Amino acid sequence: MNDQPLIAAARERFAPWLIEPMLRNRAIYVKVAIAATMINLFALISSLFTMTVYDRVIPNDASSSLVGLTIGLVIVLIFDFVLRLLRVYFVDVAGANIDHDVGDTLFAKLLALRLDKRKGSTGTLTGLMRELETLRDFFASATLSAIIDVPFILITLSVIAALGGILVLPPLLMIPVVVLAGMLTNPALDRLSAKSLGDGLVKQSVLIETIGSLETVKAIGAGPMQRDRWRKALVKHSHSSLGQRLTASIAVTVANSANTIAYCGIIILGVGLLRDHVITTGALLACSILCGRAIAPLAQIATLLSRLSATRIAYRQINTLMETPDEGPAGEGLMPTKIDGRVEMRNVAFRYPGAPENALNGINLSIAPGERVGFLGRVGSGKSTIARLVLGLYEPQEGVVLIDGADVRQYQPHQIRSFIGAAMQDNVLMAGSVRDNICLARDAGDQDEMLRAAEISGTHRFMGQIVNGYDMRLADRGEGLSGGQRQSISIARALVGNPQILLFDEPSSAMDAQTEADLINRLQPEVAGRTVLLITHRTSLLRLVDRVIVLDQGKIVADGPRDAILQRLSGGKAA
Ligand SMILES: Nc1ncnc2c1ncn2[C@@H]1O[C@H](COP(=O)(O)OP(=O)(O)OP(=O)(O)O)[C@@H](O)[C@H]1O
Repeated sequence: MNDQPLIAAARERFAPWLIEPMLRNRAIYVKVAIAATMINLFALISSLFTMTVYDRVIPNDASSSLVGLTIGLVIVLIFDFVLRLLRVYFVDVAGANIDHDVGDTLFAKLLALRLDKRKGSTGTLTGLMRELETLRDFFASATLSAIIDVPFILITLSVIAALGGILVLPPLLMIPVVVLAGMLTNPALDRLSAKSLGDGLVKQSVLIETIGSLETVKAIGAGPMQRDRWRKALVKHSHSSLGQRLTASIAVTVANSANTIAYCGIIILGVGLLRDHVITTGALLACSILCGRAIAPLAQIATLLSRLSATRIAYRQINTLMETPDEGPAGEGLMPTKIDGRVEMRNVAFRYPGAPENALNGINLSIAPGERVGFLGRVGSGKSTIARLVLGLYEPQEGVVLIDGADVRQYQPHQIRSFIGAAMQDNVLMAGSVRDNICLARDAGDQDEMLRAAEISGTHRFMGQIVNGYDMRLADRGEGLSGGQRQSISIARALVGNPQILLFDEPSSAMDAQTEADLINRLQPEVAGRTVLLITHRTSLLRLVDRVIVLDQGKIVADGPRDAILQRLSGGKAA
């Protein structure tokens, strides 16, 4: 997998994975809109209060009116305070709901992703998942409610015009300046947001790769190389995000300056009008307060636009992932409750995405239910690829892979895989207890079944003797166990629940000769009657099979009874 960030699709429409959670929260957004409207009305009221105090109360020394007005204003201010709190609360709740729903859908998508359509490295995909936070921050930001404030700009300007006449001119003239600044910087902001996100994903990629293989990085002395990659990624990302932040700040700064200029303009014009007795002191004060209210939403909108830009880029990236095809059939698919275990390949040719050559070519094979077949062949001859195709992890470009006579693509992937016990070459264990790792989510994962599988695989020999053995917590990827122990647990995982097909890829490569011989003895009665595909370089393991298929450069070069094939091989004719 390369380090390229996912290529942004240029589509702009809202996809169901986002619009549906938003619609589910529409009641909350209505409450936010009501709260924002009330807050705007209260702002008008408090400026009119100031005018009344200056024009009526102070000249007439009417302290009783002042008390009444003050009580009224305190009530308004309390409401305003509560409504502001509620607005933040509602927006946060909606943001958290959307974050939860979208996060859940996105993870399900990740699990259903067709491996051959997957773009980007592990780090890139991890970074992409983190972009959910950008979406959440947008939907959970109080700035979002600034949209409600925009219509109030007109109302506020009308009130200024009514109170101060030409005093409306300074804010009115400043509004196009702020809008223009936003419009001019937005395309650059879009570009810089995309660049910053791409650079961030590359940085994430280096980080994840290094953390995931810290032991190897140290052991092989790859530290300086990784550090160099990290530094370059760091410089690129900090450079692009600095550009993004600076560009975003232009529109916000213009809005703030416009606010100050409009305020000064009102005061300068207002002093002249005051002198000519065209307006009252109270009206001038009210207009100067309202001027801030007219321009402030624009500053917020400028901030919102900069967030919107980053959100749009994150949305497009996530949407590209969401539009990647899922594995499995388009409809309901086949969900058998049991299978016989017949495995066939007809004229199968397969090439990994981006690979220069086919990994498999013209593969024809038929494995009867209960037949046990060993796969031999040189490194890179295509053995593991056969296992991946049987599991339906990849689809062949030509030909068909069948289980019980039906194309693997017709089955629901999780259903068909529940009949296949697979111990793959890189036997990755999950963080969690040994018990969790053996049973996973299989229905048959009860205690007796787990112990039976652990006994056969040899896991019980080392776990049975440790206090808390099966409840021992493993770190990420099963760290804390030896390679052979991890292999043993992954064999137990494959055996649990008695799946009809067993698929072992180098199951004993990390085991010593004695442990392997014991394993073979215990596996022999276990595999009887089940379809077994056993990939190995070790001839000792072939005791478990009756038939051997030899692969070379993606083609079958020998297929027949075990002993006959082994005899041919020892004569040096193949592999
Ligand atoms: N994820 C992948 N992407 C691209 N090419 C791959 C991928 N996995 C394997 N290949 C290529 O496909 C070919 C067959 O690989 P495969 O893993 O099936 O070999 P193998 O016979 O199992 O080898 P080994 O004995 O080393 O496990 C190889 O040339 C390999 O380079």
